[in-house]
Formats: sequence, structure tokens, C-alpha cells
Amino acid sequence: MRASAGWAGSRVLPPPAGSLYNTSASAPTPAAHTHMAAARVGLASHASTCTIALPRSRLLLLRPPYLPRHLPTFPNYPRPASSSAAPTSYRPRRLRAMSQAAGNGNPYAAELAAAKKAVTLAARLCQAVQKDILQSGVQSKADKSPVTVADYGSQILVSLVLKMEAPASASFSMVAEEDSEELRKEGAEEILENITELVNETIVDDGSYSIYFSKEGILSAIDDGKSEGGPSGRHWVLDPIDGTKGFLRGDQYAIALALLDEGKVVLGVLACPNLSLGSIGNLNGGSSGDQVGALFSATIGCGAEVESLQGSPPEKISVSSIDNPVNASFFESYEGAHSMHDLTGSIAEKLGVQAPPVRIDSQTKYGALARGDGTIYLRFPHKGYREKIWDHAAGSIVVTEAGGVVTDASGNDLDFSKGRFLDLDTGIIATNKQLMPSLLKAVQEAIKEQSQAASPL
Ligand SMILES: Nc1ncnc2c1ncn2[C@@H]1O[C@H](COP(=O)(O)O)[C@@H](O)[C@H]1OP(=O)(O)O
Ligand SMILES: [Mg+2]
Repeated sequence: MRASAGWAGSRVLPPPAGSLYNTSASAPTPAAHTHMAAARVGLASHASTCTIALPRSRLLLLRPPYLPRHLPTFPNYPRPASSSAAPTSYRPRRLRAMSQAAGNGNPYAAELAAAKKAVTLAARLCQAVQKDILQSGVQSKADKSPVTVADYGSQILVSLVLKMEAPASASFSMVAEEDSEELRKEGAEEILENITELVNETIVDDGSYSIYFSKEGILSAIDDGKSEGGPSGRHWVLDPIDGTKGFLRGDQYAIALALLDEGKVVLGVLACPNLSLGSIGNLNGGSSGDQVGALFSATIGCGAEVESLQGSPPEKISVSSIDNPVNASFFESYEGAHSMHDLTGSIAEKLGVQAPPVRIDSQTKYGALARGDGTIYLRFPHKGYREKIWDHAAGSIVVTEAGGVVTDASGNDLDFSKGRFLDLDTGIIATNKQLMPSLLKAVQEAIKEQSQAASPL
């Protein structure tokens, strides 16, 4: 079911003159002060000869009147041009002050504020791209480059914000899905150009940061996500677009960001730009017509919250208290290739669940579960698939802090300390504490039956 792609906080663009990704238009030469400011901060200035693929309406956003407003007040950045070295001398005081005031004993208050800001900015970029994909009809073609642009763009923006907002002394490590290898190859010039433009446009439009990415800065920012994670130290964990299939269809997707501290997930945020702020429990994942754009967040020991992506006050959330499976409903992947629908159907039947599955893409399922839209989440990838930590880190803490339980098919907690992959038994399940024992029993019976059917001797 298609959710509305609208997002009241985003700017309204006129219909594009062509696709954002395959239309070539000559870029206006950036104003002299852009070059001056870029040079002053040590950034490579934007190449004046570049060809970018943006509709004219978007190009307008890069024109001179918009740039000086943000650039001149920050004198010398101490670090070099590449985005892998974000300036430390400039951090928006607003965000720091807000996070300190809202800290209330939350030891990760500053990180939480930064994480929310990061995924909100990334969501804005993703929404612009998704809107363009849907308007241009590109999603029906084999060309997946629009998703690529949004994927990389989202990762760059998250990396930028986290570095800007992190304490100056902290080292930066991020485990993220994308790296720059493909973009460095011959033939990828145009897509790199597009990413560079879109990222810079989003930053200018937001107005919080005076940084301008060169192409090398873009590549280097992407490679900030190459960390291996592990059991010690702090690592950000990012899926820049979780649920790319849903993103392309115009359905649900999420920007999922978590923080690992000594191998444990201590914080998670999930931006779900197409998720209704009202319950989707009875709508099979679609929008109820309510306002869309939800931002879930959780910090260890502090509970879970939801707010609108436009910035409404956060509200505490908790998982469903349904303890009779007859009244329960369950979430699973929209894509049959991502989770075995026959197995989940059999689990639900054994448990006594009456309602049909609610199938939606991405970690949005965790968010919806955490606020009680449904009672159970079942994920059983086909044999041989290895789960990555960025696909569950943020979602799982949102659910556990909302009072739920997330385990593998044997009832073990998920272990995020082993590097980029989760090392787990078969599948991932989540529900409330009351239902977990009977869910585990049903899961194990169904798995046993499935393997007996596969090898009857
Ligand atoms: N063959 C697969 N089996 C299970 N999950 C997959 C498979 N291929 C991709 N995924 C991942 O499943 C997640 C989406 O799950 P769901 O369908 O439940 O929303 C995404 O993170 C997606 O990866 P990616 O993020 O690279 O697209
Ligand atoms: Mg993913």
C-alpha cells in the first residue's frame, strides 16, 4: 500500500523539468564569495566547470543570495578540507544548549540531539529524491541510480552532522552500509556530481552549517563509514536508507542510526519519513491520512519516544500490552525475498494470531511495534543471509526501551559487538514481555516442522 510521500516540513518544489538524475543542465557559476568562503575554510571550492543534473528550481537554491547568509560569520576552520575532518571550531550552540537543557540525567543527551539532527537532515534529502523518483517514474526502470544518490547523500549528511556535533575530543567511528569504491570508478562521474550538488544544496537549505563539500570531500565523508565496529569504544551504526525497495516503490523506508558503546547499543534514532503519526495497526502499513513523518528515539535506561520529523514535542511510547495472541497482530517484511512468509504464517497460526500480517519495509516495523501499532515482529531471512548490525541496532533499542523484547529465534539477545554482522540463530523476533515465551515456543515448533518437511528422512 502506498503511503503519502508528503512531508510538511520539506520545501515544496515545483514539478521538475526533468529527472533530477538524468537531466544535464549547466550549473550557474558559484558566486565569488562562495569561492572565497570555501577557500577561507580550507575547502576545495566547487568546480566552476561542473555540469550538474538538477532542475532549474533546485539550482536557484545554490545562487548567491543564499550563501552569504550562512558563510561569513565563521572565520577559520582548523581542520582540512575533506569532510572526514569536520571543523571543530564551529558547532551550532543552539543544538548543544538544547541537548544540555533536555539532558535530565541522560548521559547521551548530546549524542541523542546530534543523532536526531543528523537523521532529520538526511530524511530531508531522501524525501526530495523520493519525490523526484515518483514524479519522474524512474522507479519502474532498471536504473537504480536515484536510490544510490539518496543512499550516499544520506550517509554523508549523517556523518557531517555527527562530526560537527561530537565533543571535540571524541574520536569518530562509524559502521555504515556504503563505501566510495563504486563512486571512484570510471563512469561514476555524473552520479558523484549529482550527490555533491544534492548534499550541498541540503546543507545550504538547512542553514545550520557553513561547509561546502568538494567531490573529494564527498568521497571521504562516505568512507567515514568504513569502521568495523566491535566490542570496545564508541561506534555510530548507520543504515542511510533502510528498505531501499520500499523507498523506490514510494512506500516505507527509514534512516536508522545507533550508537554502540563498549559493544552495547546505547542510543538509537529512526527517521521514518512516510510513516503516519497515527497508528498503522489496521491499515496494512499505509497512511491513515494523518500527518506523516515520524522520528523515533531511545537511549538506554531512558525509554523511547516519538515525535514528528517536523519537530513536535517528543512523546513517550510503549509496546502493546496485548497478552492474548488472538488479539495480536504481527509485522513482517513486505518483500518475500527478505523474510519467509510461509514460515511466519505458520508461527502466527500456531500462536493463534487471527489478524493478517502487516507487511511494511524497513526498520519502520520496529518503530511501529514500539508504539503499539502491532504486537509482534517476525523476520526470517532465507538460508545463507547474514544480518548486518545497521539493520537492527537502532530499531532494537527503540523496541526494548519501549518495554519490548528483541531476540533471535532461540531467544538470545542480539549481540552487536561482533563487527559489521550479527552472529545469530536463524531469525529475529520481537514482542512484549508477556507474549515472548509463547512466541518463542511457536517459533521453535514451526522451524522444526519446516526442517522436517525439507528433509523428511
Ligand atoms: N536477501 C535478503 N534477505 C533478507 N534481507 C535482505 C535481503 N536483501 C536485502 N535485505 C535487507 O533487508 C532489509 C529490509 O528488510 P525488510 O524487507 O524487512 O524491510 C534491508 O536492510 C535490506 O538490505 P538493504 O538495506 O541493503 O536494502
Ligand atoms: Mg538496511
